[in-house]
Amino acid sequence: MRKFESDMDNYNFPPHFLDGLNTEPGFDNTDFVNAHIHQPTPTSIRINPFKPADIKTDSQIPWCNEGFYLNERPSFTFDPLFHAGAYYVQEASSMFIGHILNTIRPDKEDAIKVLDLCAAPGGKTTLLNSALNSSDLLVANEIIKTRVPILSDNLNRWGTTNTIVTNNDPRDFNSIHSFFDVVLVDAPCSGSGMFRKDPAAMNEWSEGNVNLCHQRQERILADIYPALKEDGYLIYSTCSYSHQENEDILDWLCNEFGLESIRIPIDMGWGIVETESPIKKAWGYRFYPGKVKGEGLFAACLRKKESSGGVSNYKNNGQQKLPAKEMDLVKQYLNNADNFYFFKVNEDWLAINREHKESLNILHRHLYIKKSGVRIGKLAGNDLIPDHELALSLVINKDMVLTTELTKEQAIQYLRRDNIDIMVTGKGWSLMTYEGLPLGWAKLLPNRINNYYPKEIRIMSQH
Ligand SMILES: C[S@@+](CC[C@H](N)C(=O)[O-])C[C@H]1O[C@@H](n2cnc3c(N)ncnc32)[C@H](O)[C@@H]1O
Repeated sequence: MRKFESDMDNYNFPPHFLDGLNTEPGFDNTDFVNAHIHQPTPTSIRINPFKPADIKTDSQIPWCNEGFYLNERPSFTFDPLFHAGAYYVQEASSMFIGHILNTIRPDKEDAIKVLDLCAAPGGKTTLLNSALNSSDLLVANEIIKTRVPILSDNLNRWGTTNTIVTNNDPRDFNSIHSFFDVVLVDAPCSGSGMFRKDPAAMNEWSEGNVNLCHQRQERILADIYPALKEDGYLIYSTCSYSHQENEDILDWLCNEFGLESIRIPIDMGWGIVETESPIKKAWGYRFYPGKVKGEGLFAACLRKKESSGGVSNYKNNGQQKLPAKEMDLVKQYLNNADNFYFFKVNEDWLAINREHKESLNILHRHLYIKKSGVRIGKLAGNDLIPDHELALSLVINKDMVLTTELTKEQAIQYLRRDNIDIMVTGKGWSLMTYEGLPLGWAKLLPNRINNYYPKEIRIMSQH
C-alpha cells in the first residue's frame, strides 16, 4: 500500500519500488520521501591522511575520522588540492566501509592482502588504502577496461605505492586460492540508493533488473570465494535498497559457503539501521536518506570458515635481469629505496614495496595487471624522464629534482596544460607544486617551460 499519496504524486519513484521498502524494519516512508523531495544530496569529502593540506571543512562524518561534510559544493575541478590528491570527493555513507575494515582489524599488526573486486572509479579503494599500512597489499580490480584509467588516475593522485590495479573478470581470480585476507565486493546493483543524487536512475529501475542484479551478485561472489583465505573477511556492499540484492544475498552466502556473519558496532545516533537476514540472521547495515546524512547503502561483513586450498602450487616467475647501474640511478629518486623492489616493464622503471614482490609475481601469472606500485620513469642515458606517478607518489625524493611552487592561478594554468605565467630560475625537470603538494612535472628551459601535465587528465572545462 502506498502511503502519503500527495508527496508521492510529486515524486516519481518507479512503480512498486516503495512496496518492498515499506515492510523493511527501520524504514520510515515519510522521512525517506521527504529527504528525496526536500533535502539535497550532502556534499562530502575524505581527506588523504598522507597528504596533509589546509582544507576548509564544516562538520565531521561520524563513522569516518577523515570524512567531512561541506555546507556548499565548491568547484572541485578548479581546486589544485583536489588534483594533488589531498582529498577525494565521496558520498558519506560509502565511508562506512572504512569503519568495517577498522573494526575487523583493530591492531594492524600483521600485514594483510586486500582485494577491492569492483573498484572503479576508486572511491572505496582510496578509502581502504588510507586504513592500510604500506606493508599491506591492496589489489584494485575493475572488469570494464574503459573504467580502469579513472581508477588508476585516482590511485595515482592518492600517492599509493602498495596498490596493484588489475582488469579482470571475477572468474579469473578463481585460480588464486586462499590469497586474500579481506575481499570487498562493492557489487554492481540496481542503484536505487542513488535515486536522490541521480534521479535519472529511476527510469532504469525495474523488478526484473533487481532479479538480474541478484543473479549477477551471486555469480560474482561464487567466483571470488576461493580467493579468500580461511578466516578471511568478505565485505559486501551495494547501493540498492532491494532485499534480494542485500539480505537475501547474505542468506545465500551463509547457506552456500557456511560464512559467518560479523556484527559491526554502530552508534545509535548515526541513524544506520541494523538488519538481520530472514533465514541465517546475518547482520546488515542499511543507510536511508532521511535517517542518515548520506545516500542509500547496504553493507555487511562475513568471515570464511573453511579453506579453499593453499598457494603451494605457485611457481616463482623467475628473476628479471636488471642493469645494476641503471637501478642505482633510479633508486635515488625514492625515499627509503631499500624498502622497494625495483623492476622494469618495457622501458619503464617501477617500484613496489619489497614485501609485495612475491604477490606481484603470483598475480602476474593469473591476471591482467594495469598498474603496480609506482611508475618511476624511463632512463635516457644518465637522466631520468620522470613519470607522472612518481610526482604524485608519497615516496618521491624531492632532493633529486627542482621544485616550483605555483599560485592558484598558475596551478590552474598548469593543470590545463597551458603556458604558465611565471619567471623561473633553474634548468631541468621540476616538480610543480601547489601549497607544497606536487601536481606533476614541467621541464624548465632557459626561455620557456614545457608543461608535462598528462593530456588525458588535464582540465578541459572553462568554469
Ligand atoms: C558500485 S560500482 C563500484 C564503485 C567503487 N567501488 C567505488 O567505490 O568507487 C560497481 C563496479 O562493478 C563493475 N562491474 C560491473 N559488472 C561487473 C561484473 N560482472 N563483475 C565485476 N564487476 C562488475 C562496474 O564496472 C563498477 O565499476
